Amino acid sequence: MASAPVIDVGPLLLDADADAAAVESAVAQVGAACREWGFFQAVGHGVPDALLARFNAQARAFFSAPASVKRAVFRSADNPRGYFDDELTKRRRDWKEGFDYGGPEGNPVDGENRWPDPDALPRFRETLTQYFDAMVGLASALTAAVARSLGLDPGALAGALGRRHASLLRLNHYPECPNPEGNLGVSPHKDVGMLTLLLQDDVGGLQVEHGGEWVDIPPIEGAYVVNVGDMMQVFSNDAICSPVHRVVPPREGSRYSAPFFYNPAHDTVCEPIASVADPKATVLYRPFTWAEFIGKRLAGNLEDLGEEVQIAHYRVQSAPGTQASELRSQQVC
Ligand SMILES: O=C(O)CCC(=O)C(=O)O
Ligand SMILES: [Fe+2]
Repeated sequence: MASAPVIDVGPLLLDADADAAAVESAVAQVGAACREWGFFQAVGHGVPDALLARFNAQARAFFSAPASVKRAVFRSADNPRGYFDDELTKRRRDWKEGFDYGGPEGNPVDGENRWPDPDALPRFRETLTQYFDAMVGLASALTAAVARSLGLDPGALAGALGRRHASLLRLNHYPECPNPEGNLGVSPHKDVGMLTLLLQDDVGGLQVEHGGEWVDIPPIEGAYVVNVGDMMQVFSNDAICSPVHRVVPPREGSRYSAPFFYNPAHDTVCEPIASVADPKATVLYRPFTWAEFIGKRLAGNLEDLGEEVQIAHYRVQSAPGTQASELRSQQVC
């Protein structure tokens, strides 16, 4: 069965010394993968092996730490960063535990970093902070490539995100699950941000909905799984769709993964970039701020508040002078 493409993103890196043809080819591959799958696997990404090894070791050390160390950084409604084992995805409890952190500046919407006791995990904070910075660099390079594939300036999408982007990094641990048919590590969902860069181990379980079927995103050593999120769909006016994906938990042993969610700044106004929309096409979303959207979404992660906010709620139902049939014909997602 076909699977999401594997792309050498080396020519796209900010410090790459690649010739124009190699850059064009990588941009074209990224664009095609985003349109056809919403997913690809990035090799040649330049994240140093030593940093990856240190990061993976710290993630495992955290989850194997005594429960008291993890509980001391348990997330709360007023500060959603930290440890959790009670995540709801689409109103269903996930078979996993996790730890969320973001950039150094906290904020009232998605909280402040909580770091575990340094006596228990002395290198945790430093290593995770370095890793976060590496992800920001890679995500911005890949976002520039997506922008170019849409015919935009390389900085157009990153510029739309704002300088104080509210990105988030999550450590996931999926424990062995005796009954994977009856449970999901993460229920079917779409990521909400711009781009997700996921590091997964060699166990597998991530699947994308493609052509009406669940297709595995198989582990590839040294590769990042990259997928687009809802904000890419909004900014691109449905030129790129946010893919549905899920995680089947492991039947034997544990699985570890770490998604980096590249998100807009809180005051970013999320709306289609005018020049992406064909001048004759209808702009398909009305503007909203990231703070408004993510604030509502985070509330639903902790308790079941009913139907979650979706970008569909911001879809233009009928623009002045637009026939409903015309609007429908322009929506592809
Ligand atoms: O662990 C994975 O493979 C993916 C997790 C995921 O989709 C998410 O956290 O949004
Ligand atoms: Fe996801």
